[in-house]
Amino acid sequence: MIQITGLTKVYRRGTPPAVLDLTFDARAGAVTALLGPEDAGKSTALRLMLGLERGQGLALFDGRPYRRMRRPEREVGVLLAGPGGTGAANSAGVAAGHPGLRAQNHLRMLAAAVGVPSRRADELLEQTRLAAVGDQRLRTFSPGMHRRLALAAALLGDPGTLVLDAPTDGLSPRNAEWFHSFLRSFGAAGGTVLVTTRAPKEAAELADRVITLDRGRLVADQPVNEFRRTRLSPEVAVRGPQMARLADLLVGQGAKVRRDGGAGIAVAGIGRTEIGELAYRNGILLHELADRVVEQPAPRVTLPVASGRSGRVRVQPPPAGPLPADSASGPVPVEPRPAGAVLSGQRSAEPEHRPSLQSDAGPEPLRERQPEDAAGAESGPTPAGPVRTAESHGAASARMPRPAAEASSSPPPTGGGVLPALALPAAAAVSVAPAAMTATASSSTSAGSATAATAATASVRPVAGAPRPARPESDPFDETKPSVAVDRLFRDGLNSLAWSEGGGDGSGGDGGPPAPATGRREDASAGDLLTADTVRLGRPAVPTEATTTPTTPSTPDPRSE
Ligand SMILES: Nc1ncnc2c1ncn2[C@@H]1O[C@H](COP(=O)(O)OP(=O)(O)OP(=O)(O)O)[C@@H](O)[C@H]1O
Repeated sequence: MIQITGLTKVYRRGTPPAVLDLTFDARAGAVTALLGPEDAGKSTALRLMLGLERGQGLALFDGRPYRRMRRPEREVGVLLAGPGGTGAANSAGVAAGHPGLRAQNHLRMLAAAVGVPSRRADELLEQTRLAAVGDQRLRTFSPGMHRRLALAAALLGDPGTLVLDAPTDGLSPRNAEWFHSFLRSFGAAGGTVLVTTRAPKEAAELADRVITLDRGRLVADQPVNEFRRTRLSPEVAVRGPQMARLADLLVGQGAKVRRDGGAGIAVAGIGRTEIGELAYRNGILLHELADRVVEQPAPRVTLPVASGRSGRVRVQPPPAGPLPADSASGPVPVEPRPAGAVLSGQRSAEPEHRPSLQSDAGPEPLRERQPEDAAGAESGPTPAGPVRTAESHGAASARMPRPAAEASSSPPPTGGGVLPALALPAAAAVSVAPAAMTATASSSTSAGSATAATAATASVRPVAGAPRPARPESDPFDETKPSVAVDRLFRDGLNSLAWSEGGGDGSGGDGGPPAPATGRREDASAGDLLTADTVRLGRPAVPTEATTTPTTPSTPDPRSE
């Protein structure tokens, strides 16, 4: 099990925090996805967890920090993105290997470094479907083969936990599905898997639990079913020469219809079969009729918007909905979620004890929280948190008892929606007045580093009805949100048609859409890359939703990519 509490990282004073107050668990027997767009802070979070970055917070692997482990490679297998995103590095940070080395020799060499017999390397070549190319030099390897070799290296010490940064990034669908199958099998056998991804669909297919990040903050912590319901909407793509007429009929049947390209419509709220039958009964010709899944935008965090001369940063109060009694010390609102996306359960307002990771000044793995670090925390407890289930909240708060001294110094929550500048990282105060910025900077100096200012008491909570600020153009999630001027659909022939806009509200239907047919467990298209003996963990299988039985491969082609 991995327990993450209050991870915070500010790379440079005056820049936004790469990770802010990140708290979640990755449980044994399950796959946990850390999801977020580019620059959300996923890789930074992993590096903090592994002690490759200095920052604040605590990361425990089965109860111990990574850097306290005597033989970490026996406990945690790591696959980080390599230069260019193609290589991947092993737990020692070594890139996939010298191009002139043969794969088998490369893996045997790493096995010796880890202190396991070379037969373990051979075994892993088999398991990752690389045995047939074990005598080939690494320079001949495809990205998919490199990635599988990196996974084999991470598994050498037979770890019970896997931490993987975008392992399927850039791989072919076939290789990606192989990875998914392997990781699900690893989890089903009792292992802990934490994997990052930018793709909501991949998270839905791969994970049992999805942690969503936005600009370094956790904005949702959901079981996968809930994630699917709130972030993925099923719809049917229909194409043909008479779409206006069909759309009219569909709207009459209560479906949501929107235009989709030149001669197509996207339909929500009614199934593919029903659409086909309706078209047939009315003599409407169809060229295409296909199920698909549309990604809904993730919830977004909004930074503080104003400040006073006092040096205290006032955060925007939520425009609607009562705050929990324990959240009055300054929630940073997030944008409204799509309908049905706000989940039950609030993060504990109890200020958690957050020992720092390595201090900026030295390599020691841990130091207990210093008084100056607590400056922000003393101003008030962490407010109500982002979208979380009660389950995750309980786990996070239960494991971090507060030291008596800190507990007594933290005042009980009071109203006001005010965060002291000290409680915010310098970067989070981007929109505050100069006086507040000065206060923040000087406080940071007194704490010895920029990160000291990131006591990270700022947190987020979903706020229904809050206005949605403009998004950066690079946000890939924006592209997934369908947008259409409904009154201009098929303008020339359809002026009287009552179109309804679909896909944008996240509901996909009044009662909430059924889980999208992602083919997650059933799809064994990568079976040819996966042997039944792929995972030999020696751990008892843990019943989990992620449990899957790898299919016996057909003739594998290790050079498939
Ligand atoms: N070494 C660094 N120095 C300064 N800033 C950094 C450094 N590494 C990351 N950052 C910044 O931290 C933020 C988070 O980056 P990070 O790589 O963790 O995001 P990510 O979610 O992993 O993105 P991606 O999906 O593109 O890998 C970004 O704004 C990035 O520019």
